[in-house]
Amino acid sequence: MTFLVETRGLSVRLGGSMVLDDVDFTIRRGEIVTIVGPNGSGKSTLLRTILGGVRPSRGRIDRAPGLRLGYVPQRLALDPTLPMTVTRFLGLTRRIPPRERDAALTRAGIPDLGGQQMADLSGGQFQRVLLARAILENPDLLILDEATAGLDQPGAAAFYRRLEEVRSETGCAVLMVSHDLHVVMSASDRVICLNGHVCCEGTPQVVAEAPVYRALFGEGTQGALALYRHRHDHRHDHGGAADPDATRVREAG
Ligand SMILES: Nc1ncnc2c1ncn2[C@@H]1O[C@H](COP(=O)(O)OP(=O)(O)OP(=O)(O)O)[C@@H](O)[C@H]1O
Repeated sequence: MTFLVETRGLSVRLGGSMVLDDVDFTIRRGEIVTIVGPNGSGKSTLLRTILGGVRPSRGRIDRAPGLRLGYVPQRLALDPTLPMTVTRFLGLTRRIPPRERDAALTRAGIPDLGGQQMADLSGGQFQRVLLARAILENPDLLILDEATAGLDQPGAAAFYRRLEEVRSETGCAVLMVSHDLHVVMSASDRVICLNGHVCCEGTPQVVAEAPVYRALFGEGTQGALALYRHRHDHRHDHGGAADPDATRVREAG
């Protein structure tokens, strides 16, 4: 099976309105895919459906057998008066062998933070801890819902670079929702522009130039794309990061 998750004709009705309508979506092993779209366009709903928390009203969703998912939420509310180290936080749901924990912290780019209090972490460090927690699941697919909200641009760019390194080191695929269009798009193998349905998809550059994308987001991200351009000068032998269809643009309006 080449895909990790595939939806066909996926529709989701919530509170009486059709939030997702006839969505065909595929993510393959080792790909970095970013979903962009205006507020309320169904991005989180698509992630929640893939995670299994929302039932499709119509259509189908297939997952590769034994698929392991890691999830990084946008934020997590912790009682700041509760003393809790990073190490303890990571071990809340199950006992983690110290070597595994240290490896996950290193992968997340925070090798020395195990003894730190959760309440004392910066926003960027906190998101790295959530990333470490997701990495501990040994995911085939890492799912992130606006994981860099609240980080400044260099912080967000550093977070995305780390994600690419995690992908290179482990071969996991990455699916994320983001509003940091200018920073994140170039870090992606493929971008999907969602507005209840898939408006267009393709490589970051192709989507940035697609008329439907421009109609939704305007022209303003063009120059900023250069801020963080993903240069691919190596092969990923662990999976199919390179998608031969990546330059295809589908425009459904
Ligand atoms: N449980 C629910 N019941 C009813 N309506 C819902 C529910 N969850 C989401 N919605 C509605 O579905 C639509 C899509 O929401 P969703 O959170 O998926 O959008 P989004 O693209 O992630 O938005 P944002 O960019 O603002 O985070 C919105 O109109 C929202 O109000």
